[in-house]
Amino acid sequence: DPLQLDGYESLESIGSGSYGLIRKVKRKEDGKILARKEIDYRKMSTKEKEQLVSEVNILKDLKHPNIVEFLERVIDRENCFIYILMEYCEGGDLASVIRRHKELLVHIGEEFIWSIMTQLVLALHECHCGMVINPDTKQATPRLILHRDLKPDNVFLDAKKNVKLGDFGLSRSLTNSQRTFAQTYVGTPFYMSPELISDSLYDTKSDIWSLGCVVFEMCALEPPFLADTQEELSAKIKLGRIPMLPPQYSQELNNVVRAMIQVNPRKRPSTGDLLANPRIKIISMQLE
Ligand SMILES: CNC(=O)c1c(C)[nH]c(/C=C2\C(=O)Nc3ccc(Cl)cc32)c1C
Repeated sequence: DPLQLDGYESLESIGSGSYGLIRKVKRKEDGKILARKEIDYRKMSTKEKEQLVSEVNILKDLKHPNIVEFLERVIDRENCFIYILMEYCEGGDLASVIRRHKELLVHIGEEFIWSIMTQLVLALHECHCGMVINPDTKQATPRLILHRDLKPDNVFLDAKKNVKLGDFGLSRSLTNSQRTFAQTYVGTPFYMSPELISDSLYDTKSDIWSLGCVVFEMCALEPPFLADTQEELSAKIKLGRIPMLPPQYSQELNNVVRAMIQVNPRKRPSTGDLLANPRIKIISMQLE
């Protein structure tokens, strides 16, 4: 009901997510700054509304330091708006960080890249391998959430440069029947995995492919696969050939990017495999 909205002072718009506008707001009672996703669902189909409900439910259950925190949702039935209140990420989105470095012709430091990769692996590990414990029965069930739209625009930084995976607009938590694979035909062209393009099935390894593309782009300041047409892009992605990273990056970083951007999903490391990588382990301990 709109009353709950009165508790917040609207500030400037800070971006647009998969469904609508994102606005900076200030909570009146304590002055806390938050981000509010404002979605006009008037024109949404039933399927889109169901997907929106599933996104909110996924986000509500996901509590992790590297996933944007969901605080509450307010439905304004009168004006067909849904407001999702989430933590404010002062550092903005990773796409802007990459764009700024590219404009200034300055590369992103290797340590920062390992730190961002580590935090994204931890966030994906929670999605892929995390468990939901039923508070009553103490029953643990695997989340098996696929993000399905991992890209620099959906990665955010807070004031302490902690990475927050956001915008689960296209995620799908897998029910038992879909346990192994999820049928899906969505995704951002640049980061689409080969299996997605050949209309086959999406699974956790497709998120790993996208993560590889994000890490590649942080190093090269452009995506690994670029083309003028979707057909050309699809052909390049199915080949999976990527250039070496710029010379200032280590062989280890080249190796981990190449491992994630393998055409064969089975050859790509899982989040568990990646967390076993010594370079990732050390930095993740600093995070604790
Ligand atoms: C130019 N925009 C920004 O710098 C910016 C800032 C300061 N924050 C954001 C975005 C979010 C933000 O601050 N909190 C969020 C929670 C969920 C999602 Cl999907 C996005 C955000 C953005 C895009």
